[in-house]
Amino acid sequence: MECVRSGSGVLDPRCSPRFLGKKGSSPTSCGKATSTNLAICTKHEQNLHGNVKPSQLAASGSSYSVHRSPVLKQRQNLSARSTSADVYTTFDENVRAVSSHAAEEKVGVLLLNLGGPETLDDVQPFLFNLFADPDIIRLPRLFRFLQRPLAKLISTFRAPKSKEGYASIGGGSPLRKITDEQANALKVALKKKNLNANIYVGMRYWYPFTEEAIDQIKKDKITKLVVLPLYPQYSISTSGSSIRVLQNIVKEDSYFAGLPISIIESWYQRDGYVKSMADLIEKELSIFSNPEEVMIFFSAHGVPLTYVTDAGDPYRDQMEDCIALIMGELKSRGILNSHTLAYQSRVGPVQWLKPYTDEVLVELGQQGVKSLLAVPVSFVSEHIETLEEIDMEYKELALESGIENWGRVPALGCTSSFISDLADAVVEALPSASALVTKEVDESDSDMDLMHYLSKMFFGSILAFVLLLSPRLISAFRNTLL
Ligand SMILES: C=CC1=C(C)c2cc3[nH]c(cc4nc(cc5[nH]c(cc1n2)c(C)c5CCC(=O)O)C(CCC(=O)O)=C4C)c(C)c3C=C
Ligand SMILES: [Fe+2]
Repeated sequence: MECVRSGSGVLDPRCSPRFLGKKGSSPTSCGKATSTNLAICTKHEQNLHGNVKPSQLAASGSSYSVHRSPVLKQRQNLSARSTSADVYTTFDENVRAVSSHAAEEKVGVLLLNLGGPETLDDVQPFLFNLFADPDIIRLPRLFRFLQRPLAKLISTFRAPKSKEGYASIGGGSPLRKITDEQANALKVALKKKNLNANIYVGMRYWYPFTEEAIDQIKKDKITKLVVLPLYPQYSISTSGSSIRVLQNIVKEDSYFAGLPISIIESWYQRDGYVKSMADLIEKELSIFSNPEEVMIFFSAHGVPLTYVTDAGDPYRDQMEDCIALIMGELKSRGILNSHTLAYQSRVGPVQWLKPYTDEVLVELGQQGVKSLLAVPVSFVSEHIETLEEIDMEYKELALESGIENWGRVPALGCTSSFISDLADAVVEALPSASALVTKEVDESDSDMDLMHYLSKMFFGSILAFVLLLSPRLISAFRNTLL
């Protein structure tokens, strides 16, 4: 029997750690992932007030880029896990890479995703983890010490609103379940393509955390790893953040430093993805009584504008490119509907990518658009922002604004053409797997850079000043002397 074990989605009860008589990572277990730098603990201790103390999940390491500081990730998790399976990432112990690869090769595929609260009690600690990420709230280096207190503050203030949202979709995020299903489907699709691989799920802000998946990859002695973020387009705030976690670990751990890794940073441009999206759109359009009159309304998750304008996030460009590809595919099928792109889910007072979904919906209603098909395009699973924000809030707003016929394209989920294309992407990425080369620039190096820069500025200005004035000084000197 081959088992695919995962956090919440054990396919066959016989595969559960308990049934197998294996010791899982219990809620009080603490596995050391590396000798020095990564410790994964899932320990929950009751404090005097009956609350559960935050779990300690600390990963330290120097940053690979001058613009990033080392992050001591201390995740807040106030909810106790009840089963040992909960802390497992999706993996398969007994699979060995075969096909064209060397017999002893063990291929791993690490799926990176955001993660979501599974219960309402998880919401605040999940939000804390999210806002404590320096790729989500980007503070200047000097103010980084405020990251965690700020995360605590924002998560506490936002939790009631978020909880309402999660309550309205059944009390938690479906993300873990869907990601596990995608992992299982990918495993099957890879097998069909003659590649046996262990599939791991690593979430950025909730179980199973990326660090846990990485711990398991090491235990399984994987010899080649393909990293596949489940975001079609790259953003600093999503794939970038997860890859940073990975990179921080890689350069501190000799096993990972030597492990051939291939990272698929974005894949929205792949034919399989574009065609699968077009299939879904075509199918939903056909449900309308007058399909050709329907406006295709792409709604992408936003990011703060400065990510694109100041930090060079390619997200907006990739999103626009992605929409053009999907529309091109539809055109080639004779589907010539009008379309628009807007950005949803903004948080906080700063400017986000525009136009905003809610504002565009109102404008379209005012302009007399009567039929609209919403297409969530930045994510491949159903989640709170499709199930609550689009299906409830935006639908209501659209209908109030004069739009009469509303439809929504489902997320790709386990659509077979899509999963098969992801499997192709993995197979294609394997040959380019190589040890990740990271530039060793740690905090002290960066501080040195800053000191270096300041001293250069200081002495440079003095020198410039002296040089600028020197002819005059000399002549003034001369004049006084003469
Ligand atoms: C490509 C997708 C996403 C981008 C880009 C992104 C950026 C981003 N998100 C926040 C803040 C929040 N995101 C939240 C949930 C959430 N975000 C994404 C995807 C992207 N985020 C998903 C799929 C989810 C849902 C997960 C789920 O549980 O179903 C939340 C929590 C929900 C809420 O309170 O609204 C917040 C907060 C920021 C600040 C940001 C860019 C900087
Ligand atoms: Fe988000």
